[in-house]
Order: sequence, then structure tokens, then C-alpha cells
Amino acid sequence: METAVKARGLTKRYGDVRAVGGIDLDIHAGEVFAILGPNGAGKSTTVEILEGHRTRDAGEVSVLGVDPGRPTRGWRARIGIVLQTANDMTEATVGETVRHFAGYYPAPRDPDEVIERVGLTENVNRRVRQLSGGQRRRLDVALGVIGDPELLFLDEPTTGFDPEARRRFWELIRDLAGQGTTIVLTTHYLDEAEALASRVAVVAGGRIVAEGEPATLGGRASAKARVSWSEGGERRALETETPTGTVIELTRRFDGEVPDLTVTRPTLEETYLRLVTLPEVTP
Ligand SMILES: Nc1ncnc2c1ncn2[C@@H]1O[C@H](COP(=O)(O)OP(=O)(O)OP(=O)(O)O)[C@@H](O)[C@H]1O
Repeated sequence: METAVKARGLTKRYGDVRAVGGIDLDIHAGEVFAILGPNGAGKSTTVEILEGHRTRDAGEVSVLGVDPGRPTRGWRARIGIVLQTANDMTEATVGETVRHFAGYYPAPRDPDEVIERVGLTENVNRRVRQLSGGQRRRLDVALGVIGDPELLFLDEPTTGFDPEARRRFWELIRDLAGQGTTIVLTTHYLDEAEALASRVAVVAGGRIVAEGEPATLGGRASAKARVSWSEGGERRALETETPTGTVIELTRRFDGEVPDLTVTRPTLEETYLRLVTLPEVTP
């Protein structure tokens, strides 16, 4: 499998603060990779180093085959970046802004199509400063993808989006991934990571504390299941490693349909919270 991003022993300090304390990453070409972690975990620092926007203290890094510590212009054109803060804009309209940015790239996407994909067609002639917060964010996404990047970095892309805009954005990301774009996403929304990412890394205290597919992260799939049902006017529940056997038993007992039956495993959010609080309780 082709590797888009490879990091070994990535380290960064700010004075006394160890922001990144030895991170290894292998992000495959064409995958959507999510980096999760609490505030101050070191996500932005890591991503900024990969983008070539921050120097590292130590470690080996290769992004699309280039060391981001020595970026070239051609390399920059192959990368798209959607930052947390919106660009400062003048009196330009949405359409003018997107077309202007398209001019920076050797082979940009069609501006009107990009505007449509982020749901800003109705606002194409609006001045950027008149956009709502969520609309501004959509414009940021449009500017990140206008150059038709091979690798797209998204830093908390859907903060401030309404639920419908988030769904639309997710579709856009899936489409881009389907066309072969590698996507590196930081997010605080666990549902977003679960909806989009083929793999996630959980960062805490500048280190990766868990990595894997959302469905199996941190032993999630093999954790005890909770089987619950209604019986005698009460809600009953038990935790078990063998939920199938429990359901068979219940089916026999009720001679068919078990009232209000649910079988659940820990959610990604529960697993995440356990992972990020774990280092603090360990002496
Ligand atoms: N320019 C800087 N100067 C000094 N310390 C910094 C700087 N940037 C980040 N830090 C510190 O480095 C640590 C990691 O910060 P970073 O921004 O990478 O975290 P993050 O995981 O992206 O957090 P968030 O979820 O809040 O965006 C924090 O302790 C932060 O205070």
C-alpha cells in the first residue's frame, strides 16, 4: 500500500511544554485518517509539522515523499489545508474569492462546482464578510479543495456547521476520498470520526495512546456487550461476553420476540473517554 504520510519519533517542545513526544504515523494513500484527542493533546502541532508550517525538534517525516521541513512549491500545490481560523477577507464575493484562489494552482477544480459542493451556490455573489460563521467555514473548505489536492488536511472542519451542513460536508469528504484524495482530519466530534475515518489515532499528552479502525478501537468490539430488555414492567439489563447466547436464552424464555431488546457495545465516545483519561489515573 502506498504511504501518503510517514512519521517516526516526531517530537516538538515549546520551552518547557512537550507538545509532541514521539509520534509515529503511517497514513495510507486514499484513506481518511482522523486524529482525535483532548484540547492541548498535540494534534494541531503534529498536523502543522506535516503541513510544513511548523518546525520539528526531532524525528523523521515524509509527506507525499517530501520532508515538510524542506517544502517545495510543487509539493505545496499537491496539498490542501483547511485551517481552524477563516481567512481575513475584504469586500470580495464568494465567487471572486474561490476563483482567485483557483489561480494559485496549476490544475484547479472548477470553482462553480466546488462552490456547489460546499452548498454556497445561493451565496456566490455575497460578500465574504456578510457570511454567517458556518457559511464562512464552508468557504474555507472550498478554498482547501480548489487546488484538487492529493492530500487534504482538515482541522476541525465542521465546527459551527448545522446538522444538515455537516451531512453535506461528510458526503463531500466521502466523494473526495472516493476519487483517491488522502484526508487527514482532526475533530472533536466522535460521530464525525466514525462516519468518515477508516482509521483513527487518539493522541493524549503528545503521544498516540490508541490507533485503529473506529469499530475496533481500544478493544471496543470485544468489550462486554450490554443486553437489555423489558420484563414484568421493568427494564432489565446484563453485561456479557456472550450476547448471542444471552439472546438465545431470552428468546427461549419469552418463546419468541424479546420485549424492547437492545444489544450494545461501548460507543466510540465511551471508548475515547476511557483512553484519554487512562494516562492520568495511572501512577
Ligand atoms: N506556539 C506555541 N507556543 C507555546 N506553546 C504552544 C504553542 N502552540 C501550542 N502550544 C502548547 O502545546 C501543547 C499542544 O498544543 P496543540 O495546539 O498542538 O494541541 P491540540 O491537540 O491541537 O489542541 P486543541 O484541541 O485545543 O486544538 C499545548 O500544551 C499548548 O499549550
